[in-house]
Amino acid sequence: MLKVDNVLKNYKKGGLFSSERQNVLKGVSFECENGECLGIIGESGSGKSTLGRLLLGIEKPDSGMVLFDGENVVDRKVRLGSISAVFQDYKSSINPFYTVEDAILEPMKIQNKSRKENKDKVVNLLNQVGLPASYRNKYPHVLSGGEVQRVCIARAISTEPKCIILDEAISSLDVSVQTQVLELLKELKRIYNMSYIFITHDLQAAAYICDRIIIFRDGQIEEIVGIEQLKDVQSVYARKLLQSLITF
Ligand SMILES: Nc1ncnc2c1ncn2[C@@H]1O[C@H](COP(=O)(O)OP(=O)(O)OP(=O)(O)O)[C@@H](O)[C@H]1O
Repeated sequence: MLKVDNVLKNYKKGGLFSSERQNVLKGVSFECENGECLGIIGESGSGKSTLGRLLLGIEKPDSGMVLFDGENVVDRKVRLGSISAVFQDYKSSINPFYTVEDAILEPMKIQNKSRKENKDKVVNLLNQVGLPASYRNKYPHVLSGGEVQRVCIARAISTEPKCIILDEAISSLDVSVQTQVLELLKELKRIYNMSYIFITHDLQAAAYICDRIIIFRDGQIEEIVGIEQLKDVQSVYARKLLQSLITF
């Protein structure tokens, strides 16, 4: 279980010699159960990606804690192999000099398995994300956006993590490909019983895949709502935000 406990984060604002700080996260607390998909929706600049980086442990909160199964994710040992990520910018997520196989193998190196075992697993993973085994020798620049994102997903699940942070993971894809990738994510979640933190601007996608949604506003949680109660959100801001995101 992922537990976020009163997390605060600020960044320096302005130029090199400025002492002004911007409070980006202002006391965020929530829990994500094992196997749950928790969406985070909020306006641009509200701090969603910053929160995502803190959940991944690649940045530290100024105060508060992110705990994974009771242990602080700031400790590399806690997060390695257990929490992974898929980002929007799939093109720069993969080293252009790596083949698909190298990219997927990279996070698996921390596990004490033989190279043969890992290579066999790459074929299985490609199969699971709907790509042929022959793709393992290809370089990312010859793949379509949807295919690269599938490789990123294969890499993210390669260590069989308990939790994946998906930060606008489908936003750069064509709408038809988005649907396929959402289906894939749903299926993989079922197979591996992982939890997802699904950061997005896409309300339809969130409604499709998430169990609960956090409405995020200016570095704080405005409301947490179960997907069945989405149309009954309490706060005026949450209602307006959701209305603005409905695109059909
Ligand atoms: N490393 C950083 N240094 C300084 N300021 C930062 C840094 N990272 C984020 N910020 C600032 O924090 C605020 C929140 O940014 P963040 O990217 O977390 O928002 P977001 O909700 O994910 O936005 P978007 O939906 O547009 O991606 C922004 O004002 C941004 O400029």
